Amino acid sequence: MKQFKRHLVTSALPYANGPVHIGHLAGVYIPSDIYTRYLRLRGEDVIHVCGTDEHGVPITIKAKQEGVTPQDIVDKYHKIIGDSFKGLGISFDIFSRTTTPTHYATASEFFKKLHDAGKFVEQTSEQYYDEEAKQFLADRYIMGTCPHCGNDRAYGDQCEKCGTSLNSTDLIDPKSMISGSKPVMKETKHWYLPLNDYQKDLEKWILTDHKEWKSNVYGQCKSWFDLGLQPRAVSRDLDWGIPVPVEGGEGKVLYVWFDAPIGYISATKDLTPDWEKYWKSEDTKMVHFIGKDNIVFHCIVFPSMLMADGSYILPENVPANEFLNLEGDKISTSRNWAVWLHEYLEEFPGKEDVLRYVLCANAPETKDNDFTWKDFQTRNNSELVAIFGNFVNRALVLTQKYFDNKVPAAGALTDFDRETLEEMPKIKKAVEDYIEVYRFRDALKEAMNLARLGNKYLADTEPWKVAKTDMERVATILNVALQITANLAIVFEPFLPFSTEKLLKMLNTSEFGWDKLGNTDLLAVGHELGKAELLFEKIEDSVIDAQLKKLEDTKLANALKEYKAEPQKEEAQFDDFMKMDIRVGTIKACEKVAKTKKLLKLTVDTGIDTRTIVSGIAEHFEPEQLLGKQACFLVNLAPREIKGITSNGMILMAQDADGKLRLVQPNEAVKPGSQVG
Ligand SMILES: Nc1ncnc2c1ncn2[C@@H]1O[C@H](COP(=O)(O)OP(=O)(O)OP(=O)(O)O)[C@@H](O)[C@H]1O
Ligand SMILES: [Zn+2]
Repeated sequence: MKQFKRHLVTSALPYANGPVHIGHLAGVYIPSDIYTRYLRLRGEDVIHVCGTDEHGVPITIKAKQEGVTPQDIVDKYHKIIGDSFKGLGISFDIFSRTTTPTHYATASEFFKKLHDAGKFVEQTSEQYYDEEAKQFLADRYIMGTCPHCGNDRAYGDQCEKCGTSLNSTDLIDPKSMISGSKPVMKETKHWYLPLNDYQKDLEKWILTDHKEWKSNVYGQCKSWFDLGLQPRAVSRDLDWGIPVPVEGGEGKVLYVWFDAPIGYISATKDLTPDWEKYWKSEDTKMVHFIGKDNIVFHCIVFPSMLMADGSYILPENVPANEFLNLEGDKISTSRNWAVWLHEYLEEFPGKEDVLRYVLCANAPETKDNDFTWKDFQTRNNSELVAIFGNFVNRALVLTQKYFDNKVPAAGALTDFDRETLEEMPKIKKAVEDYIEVYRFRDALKEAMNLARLGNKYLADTEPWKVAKTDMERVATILNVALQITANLAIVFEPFLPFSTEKLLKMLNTSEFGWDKLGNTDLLAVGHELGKAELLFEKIEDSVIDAQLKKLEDTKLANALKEYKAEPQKEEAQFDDFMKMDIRVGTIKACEKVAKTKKLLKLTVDTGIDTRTIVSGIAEHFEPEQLLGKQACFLVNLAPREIKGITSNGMILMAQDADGKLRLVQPNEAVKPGSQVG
């Protein structure tokens, strides 16, 4: 295996048009933070760089919608995103942005160097142009149908449904996002990076030399190669972005996916004057943490740029994750279907690690995964509280009770004691092996196994019972339990930094370092412990219900916003209509049909007779709400047997966009039996 001297970890630059949600965290920032914290604990030379991605069309669209400047938008979200990452303990060494002077200079120079070395192809071509807005339609300014999957909301640069990267001319039935008009073709000049020139080298680098990459990443790259790489435009006709720094570049800017990854380099420059050591030495291990929709940019486009320059290293791995969904639906910023980090931090103070734990335990490492509030509660209550928290609390409280809060001396160890302690180095090795191959879920499971081990040790040795007869044995048991506790403060640090800090305080000690993991003498005999507190707290049903209610409200709001009337039914003849006998009736009695959830039994005065009508509306109305009300009824519908009751007709209802039902009534009371038509 290749030996590295230092590590450069990058996390995908979050796009500054909205706050960060749990999908971003599970996909990118929790894994990258675990990885870097682990390396730091091992004493490795590591830097972790990130920042906000602040160019591109969606930001200009949002600015227009809100009547502010693009700069206002990115300033606002840079702050929200940066603060919330800090709040969750995501430990970047620098959180920069792509509007800094360093970045402008770095990206410009990068472009200019490739340009001057003849690495681009200049090409004049016809591009979509909005005649009403008098503007070329780059990327997300244009929408149409994806030629690959038929999604009719594909953008000019990518179809979010099937993940295919597109050129706007690939779209079927394109439409301008600015004016809604049908765009025309107009000539414009752009610079292209001929990715095809790099295909052979990329193929060798990935397909031959990096067979160990995650199969989702490897597979996506392979299918790109199979399709054959094409030249890709690296400039755009826009006024928000980094100006194209060469002749003929007036009015044009760098394509956002050209400038964004260079943001990793500029962030490193702003972090350390030694930046070249991280970017240009073969003994640096560079790893990009991203979600699956960024694979092509980090495995093909950016590496091609780096190869074209020639002075940079390539990433050693790109452990991209699949996507996290929320309660069964795709997370979406525009539809507000998300758990927002800044809101979570406000609503769950002191519970940063619960979110970190759940998102790691449930990370979409090999396939898309679902976050549910119920699972969040279960993992907190039956894992963090019942296993980890419970064990630590018992060990500390018993020491307080029997040994004046000082670490007691261990006497002779039993076989069971020894077997228990021998598990610790094995767990250390397992956690390391998993982290090295970016399997953070399994690594966390192993860390949790150490807490399980401790919990089981106390359950089996029962020091509270032994205390009645043999205090020397209790001293040994608690010494062992406290050493396990101290080990927990090491193994969980990358995953749960807030809780391990709290735990170290309770143990009245400072950080041990990863190498000490597995040791059985971390706490000296006689060492006085700090104050025992609860490491985790139970989360009640009411808290979860409130979050579910919030999502329910979002769903309703979306349904109302997105409501579209059903298309008209096929043509009917006058006679078809005349066959239906619709009358106004008065509801005389109403009751729930026993043992059913949906059915109401109505007794209706139709003017013709008084009859029974059974209707599936019990989830919408309480019986007393309908009593005495008038409504329209189809009275000549053939009778039907429903749950043993004969129903003679049907009540007419209007269904609102949110699914709620309303009575159809005359605007003033009429005689029962009045005809409707
Ligand atoms: N639901 C998700 N699950 C996993 N990773 C995600 C998810 N959503 C976004 N990511 C990843 O987070 C990183 C930052 O995302 P970015 O800011 O580009 O937002 P995005 O993909 O436009 O998301 P959204 O459309 O929800 O705002 C990217 O690497 C992206 O792949
Ligand atoms: Zn598609």
